[in-house]
Amino acid sequence: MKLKISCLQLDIAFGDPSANYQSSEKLIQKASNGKPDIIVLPELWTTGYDLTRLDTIADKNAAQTIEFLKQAAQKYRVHFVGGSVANRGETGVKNTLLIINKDGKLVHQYSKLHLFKLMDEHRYLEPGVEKGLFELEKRRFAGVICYDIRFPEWIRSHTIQGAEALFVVAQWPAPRLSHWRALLIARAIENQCFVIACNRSGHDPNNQFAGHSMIIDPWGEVVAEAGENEEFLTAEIDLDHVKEIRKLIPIFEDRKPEHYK
Ligand SMILES: NC(=O)CCC(=O)C(=O)O
Repeated sequence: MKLKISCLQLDIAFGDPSANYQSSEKLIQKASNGKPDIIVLPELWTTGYDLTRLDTIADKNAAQTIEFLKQAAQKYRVHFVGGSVANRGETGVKNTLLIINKDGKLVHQYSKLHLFKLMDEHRYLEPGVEKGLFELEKRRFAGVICYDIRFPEWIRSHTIQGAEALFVVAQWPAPRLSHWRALLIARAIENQCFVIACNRSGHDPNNQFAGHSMIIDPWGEVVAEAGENEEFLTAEIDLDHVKEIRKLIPIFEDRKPEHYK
């Protein structure tokens, strides 16, 4: 099954959700001209890392962002791996990835499990509890958020359960660009899955971000890679390639989990 995917490598306005809804709407419209099947947005794309102001700018139950994505999904007939938002719930704020299908239905929400202390997430956010597995077009995928890619066992727990492509939404800073590229390629090779990684561009008061959104095939080859600036990155993937690679080198059959404790 072939899927055309567009990653929107947004430059995010710091702490300004309405500016971000407006600019992303424009880029979504542009990307939609190429008729992608799935559009991917970056991490915390409505607020950026303006964590000290989450009291006023976090999205209550992610409702406004869900509504925004539902309308865009129906208008452009496209599925959304809708990036993550600062999602205010009963007990605090989570960093939540939203999956909306092209009929405008919320298919899944995943809240970032591993909070990144270097960017103060543990002081302002609470971790999620659910997994990142979801289905679109009757195929199984996984979605994770930025720092999560440093935890190969977390990613593996999704591919063991059938994920054929891993979506990564991120705000990954430029000084660790080499880690970003190496970790994403490694996750693709070791899990024999596609990796579709959407980073942001630009900077905030504390960080310059790397850009370099990437689409990687299950052999670890980079199919498409963005530069540093705002753009959308589009590539077609063939999900059936996953089965071929897993047959050629059958790591899922050869695992010895009883020895991994
Ligand atoms: N937003 C994040 O989780 C950043 C993770 C990161 O920069 C890393 O090096 O890991």
